Amino acid sequence: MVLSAILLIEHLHKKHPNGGEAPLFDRISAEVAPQDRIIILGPSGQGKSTLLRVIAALESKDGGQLTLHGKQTADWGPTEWRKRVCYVPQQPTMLPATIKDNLATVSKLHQTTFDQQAAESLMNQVGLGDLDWSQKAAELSGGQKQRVQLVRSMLLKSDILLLDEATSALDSQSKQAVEATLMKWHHEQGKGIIWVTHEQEQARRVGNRFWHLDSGILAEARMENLFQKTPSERVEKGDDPACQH
Ligand SMILES: Nc1ncnc2c1ncn2[C@@H]1O[C@H](COP(=O)(O)OP(=O)(O)OP(=O)(O)O)[C@@H](O)[C@H]1O
Repeated sequence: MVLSAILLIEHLHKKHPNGGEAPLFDRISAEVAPQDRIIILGPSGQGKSTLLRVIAALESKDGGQLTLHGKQTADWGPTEWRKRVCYVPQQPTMLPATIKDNLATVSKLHQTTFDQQAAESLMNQVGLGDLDWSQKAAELSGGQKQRVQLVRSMLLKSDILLLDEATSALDSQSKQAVEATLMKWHHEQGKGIIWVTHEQEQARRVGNRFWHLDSGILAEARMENLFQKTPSERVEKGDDPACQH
């Protein structure tokens, strides 16, 4: 049992969308706490994105249940659930409107006041401090859209943020700025993050728990078992077999 878990995933089952006998995930169970920054790793096509989308109630499940703060998905209702469990897709979706409209839309949707100061601070932190908010969002580059989408999601202050390769369009400087912003947000807000990434270095930098999804099975893994040390790390630690005489 994870201390102070807020999200329970119990026996979650999903048939393979392409048919066949083997399910995409097979009655998987896990718990998520606010202090968690969980990295989901696993081979391509094993259902990592689908798992995030099912957890976000954007896709149906074929069995099992999801419970947030002791209440199941149906008891929250889909709108409230998606506000509290926010999915950030790899391909950013912008409203056909200005950057400001895109940032403020979350508050409109959830009938809360738009926190302009928080939005400005987050935009600065992700390296978009110079953008003119009256500009059309459609005119932004892929990497800028990805960062606006992330800021919009952080403003929602959901209980769990689900990131689906959410920095894939960013250069390494922007990526590290976004990672730092997300880590700060996580520590200040005390909100959990579940993050699908194929980048080992990113996983090492941001994760404190690791899930491996393969052949329908979700397994908790230790970082040292998931990642091979790089040759330079082995040499630094003096445990490179090539150096042992
Ligand atoms: N809308 C869909 N229609 C049919 N099949 C789908 C659909 N979405 C996903 N799939 C299939 O479901 C499986 C899991 O896809 P998913 O995108 O969840 O995997 P993934 O582990 O996130 O992959 P990747 O690491 O390549 O992003 C794949 O075989 C994929 O082809």
